Amino acid sequence: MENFKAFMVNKNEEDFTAEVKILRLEELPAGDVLIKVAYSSVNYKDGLASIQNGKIVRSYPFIPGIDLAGTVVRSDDSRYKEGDEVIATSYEIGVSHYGGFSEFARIPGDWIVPLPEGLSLKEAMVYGTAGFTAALSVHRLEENGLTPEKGKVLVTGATGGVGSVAVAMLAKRGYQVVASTGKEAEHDYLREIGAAEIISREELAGEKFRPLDKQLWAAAVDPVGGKTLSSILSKLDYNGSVAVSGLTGGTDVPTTVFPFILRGINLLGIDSVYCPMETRKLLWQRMASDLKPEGLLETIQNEVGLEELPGVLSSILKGKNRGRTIVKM
Ligand SMILES: C=CC(=O)SCCNC(=O)CCNC(=O)[C@H](O)C(C)(C)COP(=O)(O)OP(=O)(O)OC[C@H]1O[C@@H](n2cnc3c(N)ncnc32)[C@H](O)[C@@H]1OP(=O)(O)O
Ligand SMILES: NC(=O)C1=CN([C@@H]2O[C@H](COP(=O)(O)OP(=O)(O)OC[C@H]3O[C@@H](n4cnc5c(N)ncnc54)[C@H](O)[C@@H]3O)[C@@H](O)[C@H]2O)C=CC1
Repeated sequence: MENFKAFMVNKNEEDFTAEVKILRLEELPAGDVLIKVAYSSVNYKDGLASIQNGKIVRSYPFIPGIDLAGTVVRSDDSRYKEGDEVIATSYEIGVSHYGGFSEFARIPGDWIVPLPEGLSLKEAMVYGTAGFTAALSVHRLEENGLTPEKGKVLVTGATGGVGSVAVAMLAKRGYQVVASTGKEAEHDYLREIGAAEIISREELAGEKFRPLDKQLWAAAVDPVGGKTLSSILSKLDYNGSVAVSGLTGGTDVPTTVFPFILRGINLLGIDSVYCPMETRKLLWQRMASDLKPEGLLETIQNEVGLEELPGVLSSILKGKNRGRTIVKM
C-alpha cells in the first residue's frame, strides 16, 4: 500500500507532539471518497487543534486541517469519480475525522463540494473555511437588507483570514469598507485589498463603553468578538446588522438590551461548520463568480509546505499571520 506524509498531533498524559509522519492509506478513517490533496489551508481553528488544550481535537493521534481541495482517486459514492476536482471543508474534518494536513484524505461524500467552474484548487484553499465564513457573513448581511447605499461596512480583524477575504469581497461588491486592525504596518496591505478607511483596534474597543454610541456603520463583519463586538453593537446605524463569526478578541460580550430594543440591531450568528449543504454549494458558486475578488486572492495568500506548519500554526494563535496561508502538498 502507498505511503504518504501527514502532519500529526498526539497527546498522552506526559506528552504532546505535532510533527510530519509517514502513514499508510489503510490508516485513514472510513469514508466514501479517497482524495489526493493538492492544497489545504491554515485557519485559527487549526491553530487551536495543534496545541495541547485547544479543545478542538476529540481523540488522538490525529491529523488536523479543517480544509482540503484535491482530486478524487477512488470513490464508492456515485456522485464522484476518479479525476473529479473537489473541495472538502467543515463537518467533522480536522476535529474528529482526519483532516487536510495530509497528502491523502478519505472523506464521506456528503461533506464534499464539487470544485465550481471559475475556481482553481489553489484559489479554493486561499478561501478555505475563513473565506467561506466571510462569504456567508456577506450573504447573511445582504439577506438582512444590506446594500452599498445603506452606508459603510466595518470589518474587524481585517488583516486575518476571515477579515482579509471580507474586505476584498465587500469592496468588490461596491461597499465602502472600514477596516479595523491593530497592525499599523499593514495599512498599505488593507488599502490594496479594498479598505477605504482604517481604524485602530483601540479606537474600536477602547476603555470607554457606552450602551448606545454615535451611529457609524450600516453593518459589520466581526471575527473578533469580545469587547469589540460590544462596541460594534452600540455603534451600528438604526436597523444595522453584525455578522459575528469569531473569538480572537475574547468570548465574553458585555452589552445591554439597548442596541436591540432602541435601534433594532440584528446580531447574526455565522456558523460555517454545519451550514446546510444547499447554502454551502450556492456560496461556493458565488465565491467563484459574483463574490470573487478577482486578482486579490493572490495578494491575500502565502504558501507553505507541511514541514512549515508548526511555525505558521503557532503564529496564527498569536494573531501574527496576514491574510490566508495555504499548504501545498
Ligand atoms: C471554523 C470554525 C471555528 O473556528 S469556530 C471557533 C473555534 N471553536 C472553538 O473555539 C470551540 C472550542 N470548544 C470549546 O471551547 C468548548 O467545547 C465549549 C466552550 C464550546 C464548551 O465547553 P464545555 O467544557 O462547557 O463543554 P463541552 O466541550 O463538553 O461541550 C458542551 C456541549 O456543546 C457541544 N459542543 C462542543 N463544541 C461544539 C461545537 N464546536 N459545535 C457545536 N456544539 C459543540 C458538545 O457536543 C456538548 O453537547 P452535548 O449535547 O452535551 O454533547
Ligand atoms: N464561526 C465560524 O464558522 C468560523 C469562525 N472562525 C473564527 O473566526 C476567527 C478568525 O479566524 P481566522 O480569520 O482564521 O484567524 P486569523 O488569525 O487569520 O485572523 C484573526 C484576526 O484577529 C486579530 N486579532 C487577534 N487578537 C485580537 C484582539 N484581541 N482584538 C482584536 N483583533 C484581534 C488578528 O490580528 C487577526 O487579524 C477565529 O476566532 C475563528 O475561530 C473562523 C472560521 C469559521
